[in-house]
Amino acid sequence: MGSETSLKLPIIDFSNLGKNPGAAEWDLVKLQVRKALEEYGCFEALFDKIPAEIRKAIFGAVEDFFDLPLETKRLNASQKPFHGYLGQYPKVPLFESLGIDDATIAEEVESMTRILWPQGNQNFSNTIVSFSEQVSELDHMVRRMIVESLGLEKYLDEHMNSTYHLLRVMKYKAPETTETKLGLRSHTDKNIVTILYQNQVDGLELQTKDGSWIDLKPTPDSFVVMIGDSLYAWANGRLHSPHHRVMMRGNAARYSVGLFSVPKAGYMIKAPEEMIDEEHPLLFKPFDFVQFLGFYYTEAGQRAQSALKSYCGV
Ligand SMILES: O=C(O)CCC(=O)C(=O)O
Ligand SMILES: [Fe+2]
Repeated sequence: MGSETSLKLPIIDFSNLGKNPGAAEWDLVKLQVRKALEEYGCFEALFDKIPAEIRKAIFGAVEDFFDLPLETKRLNASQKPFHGYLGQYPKVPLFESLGIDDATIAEEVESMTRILWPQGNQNFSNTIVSFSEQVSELDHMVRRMIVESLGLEKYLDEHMNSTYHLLRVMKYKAPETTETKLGLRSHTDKNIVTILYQNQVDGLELQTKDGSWIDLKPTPDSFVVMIGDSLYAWANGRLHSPHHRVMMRGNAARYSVGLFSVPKAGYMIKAPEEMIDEEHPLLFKPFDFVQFLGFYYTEAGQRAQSALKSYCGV
């Protein structure tokens, strides 16, 4: 369905923004964020707070990991779906990834690093933690703007405290043919907010509400910000949770890094009463993210057009 178009995502500049909610500049950016998330569920963010050394170092660290032998990478396999090491699946052979839970917490990242490098790899863990900390600031700013623009300020602390940060690093092998090959199949993210950063090999595509696909071409200074189903449910459908996929071409491997704000296990996601009215009847019953993810990875969950709707749609 749909065809490639030359549509472009909105680009929103966070560079000159102090952490100062209420300033005129803040309110302007907030309006742009709201509009982009209603229309596309996604935008490109310019954010120069992250030093160039860290932006460069992150791909060095990512390559160090993927260059490890497969048996070593597999030491980090996890029971939790979409955490730990995964990849080399028959259906998407180009893709592999490592999920790092609590990526902003140095002790957590260091203990995971020791599984991979028993002698330690301070460069890897420091880079992961610094990058995650800096990008989590952007995550917090965006979420604060969303909360304010929905008029849900009284839930701000609860909203922020109900999540943790997962960093996932991804590698997509080059297809090395003239054909375009699937890197990652079309899906919506299940979490709250996702922030993606890539090396300069494109491939991420975003589906618009009318079914067209936009090729994303972020620069070394920009991050792709998109919302997931949990935020879509919390806003009771006011923001769009977009389908996206990765299509690979050419001879260069693509590396990307995603910071995901993820609801904590046991926290019930529930649209606040302010989000529900005659025009916006409740879309989803309250749900626990981890239980929902469990359903998503069942056969029925994988088959569903919207796993969230099948799981807890009203
Ligand atoms: O590699 C990318 O840019 C996208 C990855 C993605 O969609 C995901 O991990 O959910
Ligand atoms: Fe995704």
